[in-house]
Order: sequence, then C-alpha cells, then structure tokens
Amino acid sequence: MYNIKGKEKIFVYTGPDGSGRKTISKMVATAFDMETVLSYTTRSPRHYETDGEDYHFVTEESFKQMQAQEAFLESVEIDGIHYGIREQDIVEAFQNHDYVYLTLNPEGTEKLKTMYGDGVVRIFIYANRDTVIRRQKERQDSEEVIARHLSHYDEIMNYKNSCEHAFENFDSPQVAYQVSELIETFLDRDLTVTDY
Ligand SMILES: Nc1ncnc2c1ncn2[C@@H]1O[C@H](COP(=O)(O)OP(=O)(O)OP(=O)(O)O)[C@@H](O)[C@H]1O
Ligand SMILES: Nc1nc2c(ncn2[C@@H]2O[C@H](COP(=O)(O)O)[C@@H](O)[C@H]2O)c(=O)[nH]1
Repeated sequence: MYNIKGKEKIFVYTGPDGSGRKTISKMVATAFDMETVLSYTTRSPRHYETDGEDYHFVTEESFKQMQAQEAFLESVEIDGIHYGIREQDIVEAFQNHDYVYLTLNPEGTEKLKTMYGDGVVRIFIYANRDTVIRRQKERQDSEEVIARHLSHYDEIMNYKNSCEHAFENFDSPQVAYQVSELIETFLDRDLTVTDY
C-alpha cells in the first residue's frame, strides 16, 4: 500500500452517478496543481468516452491478471463490472503533485478512507433523482445504464452524511467555486498581498 507523505492528500469525489462529480472535479482541478488517476474498468466505453481519457478500458482477462499481480490500490465489482485504481498510477501522480483526486463509488471511497484516514478528503456531490435522470438522458445514456445507476441512488445518498463535505450540484460554476474554496484551506501557500 502506498504511504501518503507530508501534505499529500487524496480528494475523493463520490455521490450518485450523473450528479456531476467529474464535471465539478475537472473544473476545480484547473485552479490547482492536482492530478487525477484514471480507473481501469472491464465495461465497454460509452459513446462520449475515450480510452485513456475517461477510463482505461480493459478485458476481464487483463483485469484479473492485474488483480493477481496485486496491482490495484483498491478495486470493486459493481453489477458484474470491475473497476480499480492502479497503485503505481497513484505513486506516479504523487511524484509531481501533492494532491490527487479520484471519482469513486462509496465502497471504494470508504476503503481509501480506512487506509489513509485524514489523508483522504471525501467530497460528496449530489443532485435529486429527477435531475440525475435528466442529465443522463441529455447525454444519451441508454435506459439500461440509467436504470443501473438509479438502482444504487438511495444507497449512495445514504453515504452523504459520512463524508467530510457535501455539495448539491445545481449550478456547476458555483459549486466548483465552493469546492475550490474548500481545497484552498488545505493548501500550504504563503500568499502575500500585493497592491497593483
Ligand atoms: N450543474 C449542472 N447542470 C447541468 N448539467 C450538468 C451539471 N453538472 C454536470 N452536468 C452534466 O451532467 C452529466 C453528468 O455529469 P458528470 O459526468 O460530471 O457526472 P458524474 O457524477 O461524474 O457521473 P458519471 O460517473 O455517470 O459520469 C454530464 O453530461 C454533465 O455535463
Ligand atoms: N471504487 C471504485 N469506484 C469506481 C472506480 N471507477 C469508477 N468507479 C465508480 O463506479 C461507478 C460506476 O461507474 P460507471 O462509469 O460505469 O457508471 C461510479 O460511481 C464510478 O465513480 C474505481 O476504480 N473504484
């Protein structure tokens, strides 16, 4: 298991699928020196996803091989689909950054929290059920994918109060600003006031 050092932190975005976790995390990351680590998954890419940008899409066989080699820091199976974060990717991300962010389901989030304690900050992003349905329909997710995601909605929402921070995502620029303010509190920056 990777040992988190000094001021290194893992910010984990969790919450219902389609609530806007990745949208917010990417907006926030533009303002800070932080990097994400892509998961490996055995599912097929959706029409708006690209291998190496959204996920590393791999075969069942490759995933099993990686599991056998203990390559994953954490991995889960959701509805028969495997997902995992490769430990070496975390090691490499921390070589150049103090802050790494991930988007995980509550089970994986909880595993990392148990491993790293204060080294993990859980940011729960949510929207109501109708909103997540509408957003997934707008990006043309299949009925099957939407139904699969919704089958986990209530269970995922139950995790909200376990997280250190929670934000309802109506207006993404506003939420990104609020999350940025939160992240700012973790930065060890020597800001000097300058008159222009
Ligand atoms: N505040 C918002 N208002 C309107 N649309 C939004 C908002 N936030 C995100 N979206 C849109 O909703 C969709 C889902 O967002 P996103 O992919 O960030 O969600 P997610 O929680 O990471 O879920 P998933 O893992 O299923 O992609 C995207 O098409 C995104 O552009
Ligand atoms: N615990 C982990 N959860 C992960 C990982 N990669 C993605 N996810 C989460 O799984 C669900 C389903 O994702 P989908 O893209 O197939 O809809 C979603 O909540 C993801 O955030 C991972 O490596 N570990």
